[in-house]
Amino acid sequence: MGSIGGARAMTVQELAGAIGKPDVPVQYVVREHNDQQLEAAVTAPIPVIDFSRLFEQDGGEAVKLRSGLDSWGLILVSNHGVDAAVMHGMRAVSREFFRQPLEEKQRYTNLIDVEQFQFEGYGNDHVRSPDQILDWTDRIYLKVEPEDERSIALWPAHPETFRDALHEFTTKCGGVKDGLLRAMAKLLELDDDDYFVDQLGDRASTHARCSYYPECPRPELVFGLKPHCDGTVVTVLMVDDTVGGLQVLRDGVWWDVPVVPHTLLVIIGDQTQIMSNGIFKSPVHRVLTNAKKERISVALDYSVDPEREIEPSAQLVNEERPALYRKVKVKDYTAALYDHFSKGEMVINKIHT
Ligand SMILES: O=C(O)CCC(=O)C(=O)O
Ligand SMILES: [Fe+2]
Repeated sequence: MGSIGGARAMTVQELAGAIGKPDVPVQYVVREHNDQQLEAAVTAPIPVIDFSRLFEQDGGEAVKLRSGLDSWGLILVSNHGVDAAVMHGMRAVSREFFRQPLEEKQRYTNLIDVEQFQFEGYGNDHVRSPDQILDWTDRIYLKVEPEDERSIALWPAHPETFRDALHEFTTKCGGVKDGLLRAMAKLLELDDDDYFVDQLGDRASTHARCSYYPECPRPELVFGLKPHCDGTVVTVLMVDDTVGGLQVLRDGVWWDVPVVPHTLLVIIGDQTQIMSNGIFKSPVHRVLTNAKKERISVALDYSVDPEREIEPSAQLVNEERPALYRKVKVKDYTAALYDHFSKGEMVINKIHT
């Protein structure tokens, strides 16, 4: 919903609802759509990790975790301790938020004075150039942690339970994130199981992203979300419980990520790729659009304190495996990532040693 030079651009939701469903505007059309393998993807056999058994002595779930991360860079997690009611509540308030009239949603706009972009709020990507390809999605993006940095004025007051639902969902998902990061440090045989958790720092940032992908009249021409890697430590994602669309790239082939009820999807982000010296890799993924059904997802982006620097763990660097990445300040990395994303590029390659 960004704009360049003046009038407010329409939201994707407005475009989808336009009478007669015209063709999608040209800014949304992906140019090289021929090689995108938009049909006939096979469902990826992504392992489902039983979180409640992750630390059992037999190590069975940890082995599965390792294999899932090595093969896909993402895993599904069951028995994660986030109650069905909490997940349902979060999905419901996201859905209700987007169902409201535009004027209500605009109260939380991410555009100041129509043009100036801020990351938090309701809207879409920062439009940096007139030839940027836009994604078929509207979203609300909010900083949730550190708690004293919440911009509560941008947290929807309607539906009335939105704020509580988001607070509760984030609090519960934090336990899943910490448990997985500990299991991952164990898999790498780091001296300290809390290595990744400690790297996050006391001022680690967590952002929530509720994305709404309306039906799209031309799904073969448009991405819900263009291919990208997450710039996080990990992303905890609650996908739509009925509508698929998320795909992951492996060896040049796109695979459908399955919808498995009651699970959470955990995606490795670039910050973990850097800290693990490339042992855990952040997967390239994208979202396809759909002509018949709208889709909702809620993502929690877990990131190291933006003021801190990250680099490969000294324990994972040796003569055979020199440091693959140089030290970077997290906020500089994130800024570069957004810049590259708008051009459809990945940033991790730019900090190779
Ligand atoms: O909507 C989805 O399923 C995926 C969203 C995603 O990849 C992201 O927000 O980074
Ligand atoms: Fe993503």
